Amino acid sequence: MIEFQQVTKAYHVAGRDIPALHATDLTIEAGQVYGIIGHSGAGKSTLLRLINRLEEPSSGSIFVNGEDVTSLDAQGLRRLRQRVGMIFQHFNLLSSATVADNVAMPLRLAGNHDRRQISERVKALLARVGLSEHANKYPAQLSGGQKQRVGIARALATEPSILLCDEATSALDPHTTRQVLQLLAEINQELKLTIVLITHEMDVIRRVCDQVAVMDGGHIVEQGKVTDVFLHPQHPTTRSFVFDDESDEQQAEDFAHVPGRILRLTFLGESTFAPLLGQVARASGVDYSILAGRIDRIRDLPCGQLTLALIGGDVEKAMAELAAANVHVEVLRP
Ligand SMILES: Nc1ncnc2c1ncn2[C@@H]1O[C@H](COP(=O)(O)OP(=O)(O)OP(=O)(O)O)[C@@H](O)[C@H]1O
Repeated sequence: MIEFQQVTKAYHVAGRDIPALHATDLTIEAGQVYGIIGHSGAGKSTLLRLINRLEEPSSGSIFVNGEDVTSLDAQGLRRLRQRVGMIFQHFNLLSSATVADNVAMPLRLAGNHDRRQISERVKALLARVGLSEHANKYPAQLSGGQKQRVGIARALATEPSILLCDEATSALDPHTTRQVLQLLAEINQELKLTIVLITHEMDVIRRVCDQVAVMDGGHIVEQGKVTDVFLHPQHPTTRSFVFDDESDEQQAEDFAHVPGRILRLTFLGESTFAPLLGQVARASGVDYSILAGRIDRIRDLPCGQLTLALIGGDVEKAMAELAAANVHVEVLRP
């Protein structure tokens, strides 16, 4: 478990304090995949790097598995970094070392394994990330996705309980991004590893995270289960991520000429694929036109959102029937 209590961080630049994180409380339960999303400069990297003390907090306390890490000495810090692995946007591999040597590095530094143990562990890690055949290559001979797999194997070498991912897929194409996210999701399940990732893409959050915090201007402005935050975003920053920057005002303008009551329906799980609309329209006598829609998956859970205009018939009855079928109904225009 990771816990922030009133943590702040300001950087000192040219005699001035630049606040990067305002007083923040945060709890990340063990075994979760926890996503932190925000625009550039929101404070995501700062928050992430405070967990393994790559940054020093200006005030407040940070607990990792019950231990206050703000007061660790050099030896304590080394032990912390063995328990908290990290992967990076640009992989940060040693270009002069082979794939196997990159993965072995943290074990050699830890100093408590003999050569045979290191070689066996490296072999197992490379097999897990699908790189057994590339053990003797150098990073320059690998694709971006393969480099990140080496980064993941290296981060897992000391059997950490927490993995920090600093924009780990931002340098990868969409297909490779999905593969790396899939690997992270598998590792989370297999090793019961806590994963904290930062990103500026809602898609990354949707694919792998259980919980999400949205950051803006050094504050966490919204947090919760991904299903709740993704389907019912409250803060304008969150809404800009979920609705691809289309503002509520813009939507209202687009639909100004459409007659009827405008609703947004949210379907989760089974109801996503049920033939509900036709049934409800027949039972209540309403006509409907579809103004916008999307179907997604949040981790493995199907979900959908539809914006409809309802015209004529018994609109109240239609809304009641939808709600009775576990569809979340939001009135965008009465
Ligand atoms: N080493 C530093 N020295 C001075 N200011 C910094 C330093 N690192 C970050 N900052 C400032 O702190 C604020 C938060 O930066 P941070 O890198 O944590 O944001 P971010 O959300 O991770 O952004 P990005 O997505 O661009 O990496 C920004 O105003 C940034 O300019």
